[in-house]
Amino acid sequence: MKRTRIKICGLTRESDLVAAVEAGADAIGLVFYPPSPRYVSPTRAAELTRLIPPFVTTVGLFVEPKAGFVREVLTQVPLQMLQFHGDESAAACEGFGLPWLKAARMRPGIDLVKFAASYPSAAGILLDAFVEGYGGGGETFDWNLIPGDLGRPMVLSGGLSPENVCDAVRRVRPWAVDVSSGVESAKGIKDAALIAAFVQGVRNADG
Ligand SMILES: O=C(O)c1ccccc1N[C@@H]1O[C@H](COP(=O)(O)O)[C@@H](O)[C@H]1O
Repeated sequence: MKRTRIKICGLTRESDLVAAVEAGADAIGLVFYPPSPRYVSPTRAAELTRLIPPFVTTVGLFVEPKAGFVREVLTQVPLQMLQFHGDESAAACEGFGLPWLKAARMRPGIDLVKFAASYPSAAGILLDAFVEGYGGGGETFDWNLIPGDLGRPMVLSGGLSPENVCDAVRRVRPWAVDVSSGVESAKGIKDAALIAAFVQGVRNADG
């Protein structure tokens, strides 16, 4: 039985972090994109990461950052993985000494195999709906756009929620799922019961 990995993204409060870890999240996402309502400063992120236990991966999300900003964050926050969610080139994502995920903004016509091939050193490809503001929009995309095999671990995101995640995992069989809006009561404010229900939905699909 495969265990689909779960990332809960956009945490801003200690209580939400504890809820995600207790529910069984494999990874926690911290958003370093200032326009996002889920943005956390490096200082705040460093405080939050003190609550993350061993074997739970801390992922830093960036959108077309200046390299200097990523480096500044890394001096303060013990990130273990980076997630690039804009239109960054592969070269812009490399060189920070950490594995990274590249987000593909899914819309009709995208050649995902070609997209993945243009990021050969990405540890995985994350699929999200094409939304204004780059991500965290709570919108799903047409899962039929996903080809059978990307030759890389694939992370499914975009509008996942406790209601649809079981169906999504059964249909797409991703390596991992990533959620933000679907486990929130307001932007940047997570709901412990929704997080627990989301994790349960994934486990139900895993069988
Ligand atoms: O969470 C954000 O605010 C965010 C901002 C900019 C880029 C990406 C962002 N979040 C990521 O978006 C996807 C989908 O989120 P949702 O579940 O549909 O709300 C997810 O990978 C988040 O990590």
